[in-house]
Amino acid sequence: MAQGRLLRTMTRRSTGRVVCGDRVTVRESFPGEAVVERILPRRNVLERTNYRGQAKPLAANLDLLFVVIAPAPIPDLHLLDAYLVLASHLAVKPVIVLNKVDTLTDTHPLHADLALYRELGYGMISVSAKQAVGLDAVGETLDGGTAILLGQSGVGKSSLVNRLIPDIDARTQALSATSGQGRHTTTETTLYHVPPTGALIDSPGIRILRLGHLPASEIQRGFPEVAEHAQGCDYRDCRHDREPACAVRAALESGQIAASRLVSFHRLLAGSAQAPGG
Ligand SMILES: Nc1nc2c(ncn2[C@@H]2O[C@H](COP(=O)(O)OP(=O)(O)OP(=O)(O)O)[C@@H](O)[C@H]2O)c(=O)[nH]1
Ligand SMILES: [Zn+2]
Repeated sequence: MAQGRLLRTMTRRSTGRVVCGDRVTVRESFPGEAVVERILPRRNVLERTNYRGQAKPLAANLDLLFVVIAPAPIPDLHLLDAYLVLASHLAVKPVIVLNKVDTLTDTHPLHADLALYRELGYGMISVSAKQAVGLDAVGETLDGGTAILLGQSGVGKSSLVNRLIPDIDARTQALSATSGQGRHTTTETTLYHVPPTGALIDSPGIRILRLGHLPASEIQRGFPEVAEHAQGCDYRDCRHDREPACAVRAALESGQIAASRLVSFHRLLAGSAQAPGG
């Protein structure tokens, strides 16, 4: 797309699998048709673990992770924590996009939850795809970069895409990279261009996250408040469970770490292989 043209491409098996966000070099064989010669080195790659535990690339060269939440469906904060761990692992900045603010009442429990994440330093944008509120802020945050939309089913990811890419042509010209060989698949990842240089990736394939392939040290890095207090634990590989002289549990008891976050941490740790120090 360097020249702003859309080409139908073929990729040799030996070239590897091209995913959304990849930069490639191509050789045009016929007008409008090209062969992918090379996938350029990826700055980062988001992988999905399949049911066999194998990591498969899904999207590459991301600048931002937009984690979409909403008052309804009931927010799954454990999933939010998992997405934040993923962002930390990829070294990609996460931004929490609170959608459906048109339905957010003053007394909604989500206010307290969001205060916690704000305190932890995560960026937040309030939007309503329905009422077209806050869309400029999303565009400004994207700032010409590439973001992937993550979030539970029903939080309004597709609605946001439709609002941010109102040009029907841009939507129908979206670049799709299938996760399998075939074109007709339900786990299709789609990259939408956001003029002039931005891009939004929507991927049904990563709405369910398995972080089992991450070492415990990576999971801990994704909980900055746990990582910070862990420096004071007696054991370098402390799991902050029943170990003596655990500074993380002390921080929990003194209210410096939220119980919900430590529960999330332990749940993610239970699915991973190594200890934090390892
Ligand atoms: N009130 C309100 N409803 C919204 C808003 N954005 C989306 N919705 C509604 O929420 C429902 C789900 O929206 P979708 O865009 O399909 O959600 P999604 O996240 O793409 O869902 P999946 O494709 O299942 O992952 C639809 O009924 C939308 O009309 C909003 O800002 N306010
Ligand atoms: Zn500890």
